[in-house]
Amino acid sequence: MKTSPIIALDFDSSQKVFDFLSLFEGDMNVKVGMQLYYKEGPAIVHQLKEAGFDVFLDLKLHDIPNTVKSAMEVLAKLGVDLVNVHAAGGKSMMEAALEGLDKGTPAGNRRPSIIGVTQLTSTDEKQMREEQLIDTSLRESVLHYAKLTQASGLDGVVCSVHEASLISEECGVNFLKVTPGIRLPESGKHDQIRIATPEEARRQGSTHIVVGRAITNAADPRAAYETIHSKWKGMDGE
Ligand SMILES: O=C(O)c1cc(=O)[nH]c(=O)n1[C@@H]1O[C@H](COP(=O)(O)O)[C@@H](O)[C@H]1O
Repeated sequence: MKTSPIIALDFDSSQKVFDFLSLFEGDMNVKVGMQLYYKEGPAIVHQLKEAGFDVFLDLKLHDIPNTVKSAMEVLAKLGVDLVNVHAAGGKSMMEAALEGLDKGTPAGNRRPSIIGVTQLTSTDEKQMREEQLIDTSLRESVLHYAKLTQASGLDGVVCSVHEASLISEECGVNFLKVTPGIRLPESGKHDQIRIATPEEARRQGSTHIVVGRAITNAADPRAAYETIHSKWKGMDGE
């Protein structure tokens, strides 16, 4: 995917998606999540790809290896650019996901990139310790999942900005660090906990940022996108 911000299209119909996208010019990165995909199905992915967008299909698969492998084989045929699974599904599940993607990618096409979700950005350490019974720091848990994801052969992880530099140190700068929970100082936190600004994401070495409500709920979504994009691009104008 391009390095521009990935806009989370958390809408309940393709009509709303295309009304929203008509405010923009250009072929941005977009994310199709559960709500939109369950409502509109593969058609929404085909429409976005035909319109020139790079598509992150965020379905966060987490099931037994054979089920995930078969599902990934189907998703690879959609021609998406990026997919994800929960790293908590384990190494054999992630290896199976990769196998399914390889099998399903049409000859001559590039396999979609695949990343593992570490700890959701809506989780804090207290919750993790009490609800998941993980007896370590949140950063250690995220790093553990990042290493497991890398050992399974995947291309990177979903994490918060706050763990991105640690993951770069341990897994390398080229290992993808896709970071949601991006907020401008004036945007609300909503249900997110581990939030950060686009500038901080840049400084901490995120490779991609995912932004939903700070753009989709803004009075002027295009202005919000441009502000976030320019802060994310930083001083080197990449
Ligand atoms: O995999 C994701 O994209 C994801 C992982 C995560 O840990 N946290 C997270 O917020 N997301 C997604 O990123 C988007 C963030 O949306 P906003 O909070 O509105 O910016 C949502 O579509 C979430 O489903």
